[in-house]
Amino acid sequence: MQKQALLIVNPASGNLDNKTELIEEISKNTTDYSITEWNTTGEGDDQKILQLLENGTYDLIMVAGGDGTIKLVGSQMEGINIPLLPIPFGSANGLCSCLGIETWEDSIRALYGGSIINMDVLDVNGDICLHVCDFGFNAGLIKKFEESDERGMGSYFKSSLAQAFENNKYKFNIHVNGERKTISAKMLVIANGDRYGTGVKINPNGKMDDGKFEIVVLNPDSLKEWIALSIAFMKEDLSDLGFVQTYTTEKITIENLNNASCHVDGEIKEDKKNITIKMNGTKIKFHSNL
Ligand SMILES: Nc1ncnc2c1ncn2[C@@H]1O[C@H](COP(=O)(O)OP(=O)(O)OP(=O)(O)O)[C@@H](O)[C@H]1O
Repeated sequence: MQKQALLIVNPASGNLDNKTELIEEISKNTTDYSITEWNTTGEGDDQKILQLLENGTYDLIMVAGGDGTIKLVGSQMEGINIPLLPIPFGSANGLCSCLGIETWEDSIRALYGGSIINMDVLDVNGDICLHVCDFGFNAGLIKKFEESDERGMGSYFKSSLAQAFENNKYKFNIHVNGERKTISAKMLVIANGDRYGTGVKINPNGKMDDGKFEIVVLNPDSLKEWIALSIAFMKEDLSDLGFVQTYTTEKITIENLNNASCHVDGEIKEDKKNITIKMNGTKIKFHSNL
């Protein structure tokens, strides 16, 4: 009997202008599945997806979109033991990158030749986080980019220059692994995955299914330290840098003393003054090429 797949597509994600053709290609390459396609609308999609999942009997959930769409579907899959196949159709595809999926062809490879991982789900003050959340430099950059009217890589570059010149340092009280500390950092990263969508490996030893996550505290000060950081990113090894500390844990509480910008999986969150991040106790099955 033919297997059943639900294909959830975000028609608004990313800037691919040949999505229809790509979806046809994906269907041609998954003929052992009967595919039901459903497009997100941008409004009330969480409830609609929950209904689709409850009313159908699927062997596979395919999600074609960016990190936001994959997270939206993931958030409705608690207790649902069906594997999710992400297809990178977004402008930010960090979660897919962490799974070794850069193109739709990689998704097909993950489905037929890859493995299934039980991905950890993090709880950030009641929201779920699958990939990464951070405070400071990178979140400030995302905020600037969102606030500017322009789009595209040129605007992203402009936002990053503006953010680099600000060079702000933020103070945090953290409570992790039984220790309480006050730290200063340009950026504090909570990472389940090992890299950003740009490919930068912020957490080289991170594993998405180990029941733990990392906190990476980055505080480069001088130009020399920023250069050393860039080189360490290229070498995918941050271990020798005195201005980078990494903690592995299942729970952290953070007091964001200077109100540093914060994003969770690419979505800016306001008013994140006191934050508790912990494993939420559930897992989501993901096809991957790891
Ligand atoms: N049909 C739709 N029309 C407009 N927006 C939509 C639609 N469906 C979903 N969205 C919006 O798409 C966003 C999620 O996009 P996603 O992160 O998957 O892709 P993206 O290209 O990486 O997006 P972005 O660059 O905005 O982060 C959500 O804000 C959601 O509300």
